[in-house]
Amino acid sequence: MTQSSTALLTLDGISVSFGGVKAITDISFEVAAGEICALIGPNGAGKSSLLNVINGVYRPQYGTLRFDGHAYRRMDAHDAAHHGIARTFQNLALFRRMSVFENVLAGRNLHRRSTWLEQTLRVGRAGRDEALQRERAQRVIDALDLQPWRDSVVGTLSYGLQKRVELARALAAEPRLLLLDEPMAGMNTEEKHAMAGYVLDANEHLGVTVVLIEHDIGVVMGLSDHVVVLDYGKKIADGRPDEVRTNPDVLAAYLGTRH
Ligand SMILES: Nc1ncnc2c1ncn2[C@@H]1O[C@H](COP(=O)(O)OP(=O)(O)OP(=O)(O)O)[C@@H](O)[C@H]1O
Repeated sequence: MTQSSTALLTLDGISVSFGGVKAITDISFEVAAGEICALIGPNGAGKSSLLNVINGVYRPQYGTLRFDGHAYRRMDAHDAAHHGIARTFQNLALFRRMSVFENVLAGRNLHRRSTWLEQTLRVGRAGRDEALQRERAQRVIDALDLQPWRDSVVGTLSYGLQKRVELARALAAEPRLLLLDEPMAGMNTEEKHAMAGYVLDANEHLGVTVVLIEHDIGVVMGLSDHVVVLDYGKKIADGRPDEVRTNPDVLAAYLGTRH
C-alpha cells in the first residue's frame, strides 16, 4: 500500500496473533492528517489490539506502520510518545490518588527540559521549566472545563469526569495523533455530548488527528470524518460515515446475520 500525501498514519498488512488466536488479520488503512477516524466493530473484533499496535504496545507479526513519513516494523511505546502519539484507555489509567491537576501535569513529562537531577535539586532550568509545564497543564484544565475539580483527588470523581481528566492528560502531551479507546463508554447522553465537543475542539483548534474506538454508532456518525469497520479481526469496510452505514457487510456484522 502506498501512502497518500495527506496520510499521517498508514497501516499496511498488519496481523497480530496471540498463541493460536488471530486478533488482527491483514489490516490496511490510512488516517489522513487532521481527520477524526473511528474504529468500530462488534466485541472482540480487534479494535483495542489495533490501537495497541499503533502506540507500540503490541508487536505485529506481519505488516508495516508508517507515521509521519517514517516506516516502522514495530512502533516502540516510548518512541510513539516521543513522536507525538498519545492515548487513553478503555479502563481508565489515571493516578487515582493524585489530583486532577497532578494527573494533567503528568501528561507534560515529555516536554520537560530540565534533567531529573536538576528537578530533584531544584537548580538550573528546573524552576523555569516547572512554571512553564504548570502553565500549560492549567491551560488544558481550563479548555476542558475541569477547573472546579482541579484539586480534587481523581478517584473521588464520577466516571464521566475521570474520562475527561484522561483526555486532558493525553492532550497535555500536545499529541499529533490522539488514540481514544471508548472515550464515551459508561456516560449518559449529556456527558457523551460534552465529550464529543471536547474531542472536536481538540481536532479543530489544535489540529490533532484522532483515532477513536466507540460503540455508540450515533456518536460515531456525528463525530467522524472516516470510519473503519472490523469484524473478527478483519477489515470489512472503510469510508465516509454515510458510505459505511449502508454497507451490507457492516449491517450483517452488526445484526449478526453473517455468523
Ligand atoms: N493480550 C492478549 N492476549 C491474548 N488474546 C488477546 C490479547 N489482546 C487481545 N486478545 C484477543 O484478541 C481478540 C481481539 O480483542 P480486542 O480487545 O482487540 O477486541 P475489541 O474489538 O477491542 O473488543 P471490545 O470491543 O470488546 O473491547 C480477542 O479474541 C481477544 O481475546
